[in-house]
Amino acid sequence: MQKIGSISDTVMEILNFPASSFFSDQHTHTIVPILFSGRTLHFPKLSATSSSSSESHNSKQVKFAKKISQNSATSVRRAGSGSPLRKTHKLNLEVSPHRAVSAVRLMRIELGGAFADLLNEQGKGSGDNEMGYVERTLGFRTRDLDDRDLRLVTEVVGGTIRWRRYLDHLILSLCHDERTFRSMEPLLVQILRIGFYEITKLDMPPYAVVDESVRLAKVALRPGAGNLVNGILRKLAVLKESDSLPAVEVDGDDRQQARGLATLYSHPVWMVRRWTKYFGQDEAIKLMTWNNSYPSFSLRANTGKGLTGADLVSRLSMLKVPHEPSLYLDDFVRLKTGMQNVIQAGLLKEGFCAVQDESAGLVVSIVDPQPGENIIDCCAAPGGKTLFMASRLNGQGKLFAVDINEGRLRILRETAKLHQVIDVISTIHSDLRSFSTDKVVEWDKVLLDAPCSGLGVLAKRADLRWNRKLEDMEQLKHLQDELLDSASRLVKPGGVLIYSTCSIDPEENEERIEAFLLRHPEFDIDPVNKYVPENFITTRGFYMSNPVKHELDGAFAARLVRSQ
Ligand SMILES: C[S@@+](CC[C@H](N)C(=O)[O-])C[C@H]1O[C@@H](n2cnc3c(N)ncnc32)[C@H](O)[C@@H]1O
Repeated sequence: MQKIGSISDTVMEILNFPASSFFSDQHTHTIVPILFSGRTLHFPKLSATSSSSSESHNSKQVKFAKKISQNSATSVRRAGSGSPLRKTHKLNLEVSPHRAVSAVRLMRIELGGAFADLLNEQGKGSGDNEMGYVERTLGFRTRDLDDRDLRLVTEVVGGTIRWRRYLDHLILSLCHDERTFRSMEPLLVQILRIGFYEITKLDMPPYAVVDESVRLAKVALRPGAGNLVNGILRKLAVLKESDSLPAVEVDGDDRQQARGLATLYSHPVWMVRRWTKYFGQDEAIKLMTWNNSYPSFSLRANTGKGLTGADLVSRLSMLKVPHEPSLYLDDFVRLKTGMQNVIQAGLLKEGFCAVQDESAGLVVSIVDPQPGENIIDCCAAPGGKTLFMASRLNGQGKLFAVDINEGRLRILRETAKLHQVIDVISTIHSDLRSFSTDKVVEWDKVLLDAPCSGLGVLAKRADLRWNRKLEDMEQLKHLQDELLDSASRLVKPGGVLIYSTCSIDPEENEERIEAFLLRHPEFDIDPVNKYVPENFITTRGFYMSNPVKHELDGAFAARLVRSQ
């Protein structure tokens, strides 16, 4: 058997992968208590979209018995600066910290609705808090995460979420029966998923993974759980070595094929059916492959602070972060790895640059803000596009940022101060539908970056595919129509309305615009040819970035001019 230490060598190869995302486009968190292992934990819970997927392993309330580990101790200490006194448990140096933290993070995301990307974003900063969760959940402490552990946690958590459906298929195939799998405690499921992910997708040394996983299951759950993990993971290791992992069948009628593809590429069945209908099976497969790949990130140099793309490039070079200039936008730089270094070096905190996908930057190119203009951003928070537009105004003109979510608007204001563009921005906390009813039409340009399914950003938002439901699509379309009608009321004659989404779904994009034009003959399409490269332009003159074709997030924008 290989030594546990040998995992590190394999791990070293993947440590440069970035966090799975650094930005959240979802709504506020509320706190719900969950009874867990005889203790009550407080997990952040989504208020808008619940993470409890119908396809998730165990969506019932977390209520299972776990023998509190013998490691439980009764000492009392102060956990980090400012933390209240709390009971602490014994330090366990035998369980690998990345595995313990990953398992607990995955439970928080799946059962408590914490955002994968927010946890990653907070990264080290949330260490004390996160280690508190780990301790209370597992009944023991692990040593603190070092930078390498942290990157591994990010990788393992993102990958395990993405591959969940496929991993569950493998686990189920290697269990005695379905009941064994369905009745597993949530923590046990996460330990198995992590082990399966590491062996099948990261090619980590199988016996080291088995050893570490068994140890965690034994200490955090019970000896029997360790035996179960041992049996199942060893079977997997043998199958992996002989290249005979359980196959996924993709045959039969359309529905059966969609189910097979959904398992093989680990997506919800409804998404596979929808993409096959709109793009064909080959494109749907390419899209899913993109969604499962390591996301790359783009940074925008903060020109509002007088910085340029060249300044950003030289700072990244100093940090030895590999980067390439954007093919499409000045002041944007693309990174495949090294995001964690950027965060740790403080580039985001000091407002040197912002994380912004080029696909979103190109939407701002379509708005084409000019100094002196009066612009309103109707769904502005947390402000990615607002800040970029503001930096283009060079201190002349006015930018109004409306959003229904006060918390997200606060983030916008704080970032605008940091980026030194606050002088041209006024925030308005309002529902656009009521805000627009009694307004004098005065805006040169109106941007509606509408709430959408986010189906274009699934590579970055690892958990979103499991949270999004088919039923959401109808509700979103209805909201998008209402918001389009509201936004259109704000455009002055001769002014421009830009509608954008981070979706690739035709029903949220072209179809919404066609329906809008039927309701509003006073608007015409203004083709986006002048503003973005030709390979982003659709036959109707809209902007569309396609993850498979452009290797960017998926996004859409239409530019409409008001005649009277
Ligand atoms: C796609 S996000 C906007 C992202 C933002 N434009 C950016 O680039 O960072 C959609 C936003 O619409 C807001 N929103 C949803 N419904 C709204 C409404 N009825 N009125 C105003 N804002 C709304 C949400 O709070 C959310 O912040």
